[in-house]
Amino acid sequence: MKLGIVTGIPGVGKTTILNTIKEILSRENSKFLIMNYGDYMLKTAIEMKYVNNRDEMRKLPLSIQRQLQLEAAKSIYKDASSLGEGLSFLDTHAVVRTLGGYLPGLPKHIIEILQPQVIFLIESDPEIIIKRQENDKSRARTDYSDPQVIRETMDFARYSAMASAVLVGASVKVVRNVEGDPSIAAIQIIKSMT
Ligand SMILES: Nc1ncnc2c1ncn2[C@@H]1O[C@H](COP(=O)(O)OP(=O)(O)O)[C@@H](O)[C@H]1O
Repeated sequence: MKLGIVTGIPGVGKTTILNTIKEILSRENSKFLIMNYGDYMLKTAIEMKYVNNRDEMRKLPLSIQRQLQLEAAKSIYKDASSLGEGLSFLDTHAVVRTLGGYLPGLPKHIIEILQPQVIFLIESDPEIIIKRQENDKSRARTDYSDPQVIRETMDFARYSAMASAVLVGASVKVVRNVEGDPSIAAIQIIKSMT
């Protein structure tokens, strides 16, 4: 099993880069799987009849959200394992900025289930991230509209990713999403996994 965890601040271009990875690997006829942590949590939440949609999930008691997070990790590992030698990518966050402080996205009991090879941190200059957010009105990302806040969150994402990596012997790779060409980051990510 080869699993890469792809993380980055909202608006940095994670979805765009993962879509580019999908295009490249499909063209090469390679076996791959791209998973989104939130989708797995939502699937379990609906199956267990806790919620009907994504927005209800954030309002669930924290104990239930933790249970969903754990169930999702088990399913993700299972799906990645069943792919054999193919590449698996998991779209999630190294850190989540909350009112109570920075929350690690990959705590010990979760990263130990996932067993990734690499944790990727997608980064761009804060000013560029803000510009991308402004150009993309389809999403609400106003939590991250101040360059200072973005810079601090990116620093904590690095600390958090390395702390998680230490627990399972994964590597941490910073990948720049270059303005105008997301395929540079996509190719770098694929190369780091093979
Ligand atoms: N390398 C890039 N150059 C220019 N624009 C980009 C680049 N990567 C992403 N974008 C644009 O930035 C916006 C946010 O990208 P998205 O992939 O949705 O971010 P995320 O999934 O990290 O929140 C989108 O409008 C996207 O088209």
